[in-house]
Amino acid sequence: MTLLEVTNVVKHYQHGQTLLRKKQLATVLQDITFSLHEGECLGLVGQSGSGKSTLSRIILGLEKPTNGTVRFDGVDLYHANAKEKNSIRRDLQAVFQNSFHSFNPKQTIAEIIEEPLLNFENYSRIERQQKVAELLHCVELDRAIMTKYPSQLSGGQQQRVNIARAIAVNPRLIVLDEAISSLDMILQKHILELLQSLQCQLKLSYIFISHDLNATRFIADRVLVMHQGQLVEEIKKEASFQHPAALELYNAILPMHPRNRRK
Ligand SMILES: Nc1ncnc2c1ncn2[C@@H]1O[C@H](COP(=O)(O)OP(=O)(O)OP(=O)(O)O)[C@@H](O)[C@H]1O
Repeated sequence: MTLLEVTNVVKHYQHGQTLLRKKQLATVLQDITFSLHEGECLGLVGQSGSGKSTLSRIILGLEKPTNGTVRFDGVDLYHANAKEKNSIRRDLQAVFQNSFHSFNPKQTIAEIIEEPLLNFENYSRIERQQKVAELLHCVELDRAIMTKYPSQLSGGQQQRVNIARAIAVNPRLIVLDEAISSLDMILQKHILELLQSLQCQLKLSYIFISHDLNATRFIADRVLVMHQGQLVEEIKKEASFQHPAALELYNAILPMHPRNRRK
């Protein structure tokens, strides 16, 4: 079943208007069309500035496209009524790169994770505490961190808290925008494995946005390549890339052994 349908999305930004010069239009996304099936992990890769984050904001309903439509479960995101918007807000969650900045530093970890529960569920205080403990267990964190503040956690722990908050209300789709980019290689692998196992357990769909081709191919069923605001290639898990922009990303991966890097 198709969960997300992005059709002919275009995004222009205006810039450079001065007293003497008319405003200029910069086209950041050109005619983007793709769909995502329920339960699928779709990778979106591209060099810096190719338009990945702009597309992610449009998919999340945070920024209106200049043209085109985004449908979530058949509902047009930008023409939804209040009831539909509320349901989409619950079903569509996001995890961004810098977890620390997405937290209120004055809230404890328990308060951060229970926020969506307060917004969308009718739980008692005890039920919320139980659910927070359950969510921490899901993301392999000790319940003792409930009373801590974000600044007292490592980057990897913060990103697990972010994931716990994102899955709290049983969403259907999580947009992971550079969600592992700020972590070291070992933590990246742990978080990717955690995301894979949560995807299976909770029947989640993901859009995994990254400039890291290796990590994206590890987790995604299908990878879309963006270049200068356009989708230039789509490949299945084991297939090889053809487009020069994709090959450039591929060739930028450093070989594991330093001797091979010199070749
Ligand atoms: N609000 C804005 N106003 C004007 N231009 C913008 C705005 N947001 C993004 N852009 C431009 O759109 C282009 C794409 O930016 P975007 O952040 O979507 O790329 P990206 O692929 O996510 O890059 P990165 O991997 O570096 O985050 C860039 O040229 C950027 O300068």
